[in-house]
Amino acid sequence: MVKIAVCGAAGRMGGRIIAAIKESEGVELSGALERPGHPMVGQDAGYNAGLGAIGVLISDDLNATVQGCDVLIDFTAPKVSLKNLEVCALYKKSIVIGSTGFTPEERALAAELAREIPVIIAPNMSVGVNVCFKVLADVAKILGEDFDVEIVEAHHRLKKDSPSGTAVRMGEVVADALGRDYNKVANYHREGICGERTHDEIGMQTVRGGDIVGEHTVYFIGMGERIELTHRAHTRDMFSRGSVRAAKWVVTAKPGVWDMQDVLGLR
Ligand SMILES: NC(=O)C1=CN([C@@H]2O[C@H](COP(=O)(O)OP(=O)(O)OC[C@H]3O[C@@H](n4cnc5c(N)ncnc54)[C@H](OP(=O)(O)O)[C@@H]3O)[C@@H](O)[C@H]2O)C=CC1
Ligand SMILES: O=C(O)C1=N[C@H](C(=O)O)C[C@H](O)C1
Repeated sequence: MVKIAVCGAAGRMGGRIIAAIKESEGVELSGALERPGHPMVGQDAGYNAGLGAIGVLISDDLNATVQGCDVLIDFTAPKVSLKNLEVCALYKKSIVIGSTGFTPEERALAAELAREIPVIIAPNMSVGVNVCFKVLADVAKILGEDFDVEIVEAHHRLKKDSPSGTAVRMGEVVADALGRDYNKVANYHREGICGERTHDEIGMQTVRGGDIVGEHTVYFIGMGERIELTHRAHTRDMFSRGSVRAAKWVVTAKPGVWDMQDVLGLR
């Protein structure tokens, strides 16, 4: 039985992950974490999952919760995830990180902290998006230089980071396939007389509103035709099931940073 603790247990994803753990075989919920001072600390973790009481109370004790698990699933925010990664490394536990919005410096720090424990960091845990990552590289290579690439993503009004981690990864995949440096060619902003589109740029556009779970479209726009590759998430449940699948995988993995391409055998 793999013992899983969930950080961000009172959040939108935290509740769905707890529900996914309860419906999965071979895993059990060993702990649930929130930040000190959160109003749900001390309450049963099952309530946010819509399960009623399940006998696991939400704690704010990071060290004790990590010590009591085999793997921590963390869907919070980059700075919180880095702290959690540090504590998991201290106690030699695995961690699955779904948080998005990491800076390049934070990603490098995560890789350093992951030298002694297996870590999964993935901006999107769904099978569909991960298949998109794989085919995007092929589509970009086949279409080559004659097609302009633009990426548009849409999420709920409460999302804090922009563009989404998934959109950034899509941009990175396309840029790599075309031999470009994503950090140099990503264009996040067009306003006023901003000039003609440059050949290499990848436009990154963001929509925020209401309860959109998550939508991503990559446009390959040529002269006289275009391809649009779209993924639409209908619920958060495939992210949460993906994170439980990742937790089962990572407890037997070698130290280092892995992602869902590894878990799903897509690499
Ligand atoms: N990889 C993937 O497949 C997916 C990734 N995500 C990403 O997951 C992250 C969370 O998303 P979502 O669930 O919607 O966000 P929420 O804001 O609903 O949940 C985050 C939770 O983490 C809590 N939190 C903040 N600080 C700490 C701390 N120090 N210790 C423990 N808990 C803490 C928050 O508390 P408080 O509200 O008080 O700050 C909140 O309850 C985002 O980065 C999002 O982009 C989302 C969906 C899928
Ligand atoms: O914050 C969200 O909700 C989501 N975030 C992830 C991202 O930033 O890519 C994944 C998913 O689209 C939902």
